[in-house]
Amino acid sequence: MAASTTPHPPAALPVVETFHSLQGEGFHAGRSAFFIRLAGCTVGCSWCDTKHSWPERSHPRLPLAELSAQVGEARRMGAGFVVITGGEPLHHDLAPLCRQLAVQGLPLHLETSGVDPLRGQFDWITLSPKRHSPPRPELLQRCDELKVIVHHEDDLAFAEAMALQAGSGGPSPRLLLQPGWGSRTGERLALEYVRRHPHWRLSLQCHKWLAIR
Ligand SMILES: C[S@@+](CC[C@H](N)C(=O)[O-])C[C@H]1O[C@@H](n2cnc3c(N)ncnc32)[C@H](O)[C@@H]1O
Ligand SMILES: Nc1nc2[nH]cc(C(=O)O)c2c(=O)[nH]1
Ligand code: SF4
Ligand SMILES: [Mg+2]
Repeated sequence: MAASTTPHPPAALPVVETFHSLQGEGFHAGRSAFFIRLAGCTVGCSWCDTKHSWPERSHPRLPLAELSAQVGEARRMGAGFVVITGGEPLHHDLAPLCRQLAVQGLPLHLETSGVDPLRGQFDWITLSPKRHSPPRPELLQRCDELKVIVHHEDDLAFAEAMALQAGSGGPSPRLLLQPGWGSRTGERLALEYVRRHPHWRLSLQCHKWLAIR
């Protein structure tokens, strides 16, 4: 008897949105980038600006080949790199996505809270650790950029603790403080801290100031 020929379903991931804009935050702010926002997050930050991305099942699953084609088109339109964000992208195994996107030849950047194991090959990792759900040591070791969100004085102590762990046993990441959007206290604390501690840099979400995606 012939072996079963049931085809595998195409590899796919749940996607909230894709768009070509400027990287709005962090070390690469101001550069042309193509964004893939994956659905699903269980980290539950009270101040999250992307809560609509949390329920994975509310968003369609897109084949990886379709995402790769979109990246190819974005490259032709001038995107300099791809940002995989979410939701929490590392809730998913990103290795197949990274393999599929690699053929397009754009650097792959990741935005993550670091609560899951790292699966996938990235050129730049932005780790935004959360006080209530700290990151895995492997992400602290591997990240290129540590971007801590500031609402409260305690976030500054947390930022220094994370920087200390991130810097141990390898190259130190770039250190950024990003005020919580709309938090006057966060703005004041981050600004004043950076002014007094020159190894930290301020990250403003400039896409929000410009009211673009
Ligand atoms: C929406 S998250 C998605 C990626 C991943 N879940 C994470 O938290 O890093 C993208 C970035 O936005 C930051 N962020 C989310 N809500 C914010 C807010 N209200 N103000 C400032 N930054 C915020 C996160 O800390 C993270 O650096
Ligand atoms: N322009 C723009 N830059 C970004 N950098 C990180 C973003 C994110 O939501 O992860 C983001 C975003 O949503 N828009
Ligand atoms: S980890 Fe990221 S996506 Fe998830 S709730 Fe926190 S900021 Fe939002
Ligand atoms: Mg955002």
